[in-house]
Amino acid sequence: MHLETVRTHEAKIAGASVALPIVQLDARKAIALLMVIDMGIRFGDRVGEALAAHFAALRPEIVVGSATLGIPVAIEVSRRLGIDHYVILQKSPKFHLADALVEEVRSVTSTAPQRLLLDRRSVPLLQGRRVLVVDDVVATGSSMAAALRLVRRAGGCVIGAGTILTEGHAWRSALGEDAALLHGLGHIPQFDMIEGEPVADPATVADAFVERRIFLKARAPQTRKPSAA
Ligand SMILES: O=P(O)(O)OC[C@H]1O[C@H](OP(=O)(O)OP(=O)(O)O)[C@H](O)[C@@H]1O
Repeated sequence: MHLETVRTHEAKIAGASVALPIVQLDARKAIALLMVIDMGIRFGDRVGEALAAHFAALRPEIVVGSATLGIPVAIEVSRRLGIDHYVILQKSPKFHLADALVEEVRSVTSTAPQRLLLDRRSVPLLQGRRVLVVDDVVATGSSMAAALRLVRRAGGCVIGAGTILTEGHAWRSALGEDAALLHGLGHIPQFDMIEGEPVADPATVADAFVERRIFLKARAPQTRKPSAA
């Protein structure tokens, strides 16, 4: 009998090790997959606690999460911050969302552009409020950037953005100055398929890529000019 072993990537999330299955996206790419809805109650407790603890000093008044997998994150973080209401940005166009505020998004897992929708009835919850935006993963940064645009269009003041995982570094340029608002509890690299095997792209392994490069450059020994003989 042939037993196929699932390849996994060991990620550190809020200080604990989590084995994530590596799933092939296409002939060239694979991802380490975090399905937050399959991780159980204690995992939700841990990430909710860690994100709330990180942002509490910034006194968020409302938490915003993006459907689908950002929903449990928004609920857990709101619970830990002691905030009763939260706002979910939706992806499925529903009858009652016909006049919603809309932003286009193309996330790492989607092949076609999607729409992120903010129900106009939630606008008063955001207007003039200190808003924390959360999601499960930030990869290309497209979803988080669209969420931030929606919150600001609704008159909210974004005080922070939290995620369980950052994936690669593309999100830094997608978010621009807002990248400084983002706090991730863990980081995963991007994977290339090489000869049928997923291989972590070395440029995306460290979670502090930019800072690390500057650090290494500063420490690099100066090249000496060849001395005249
Ligand atoms: O940084 P990005 O490239 O935008 O990727 C991150 C987004 O991708 C996933 O959502 P997805 O679109 O798969 O929808 P889902 O939550 O409904 O699974 C995830 O939940 C984030 O919202």
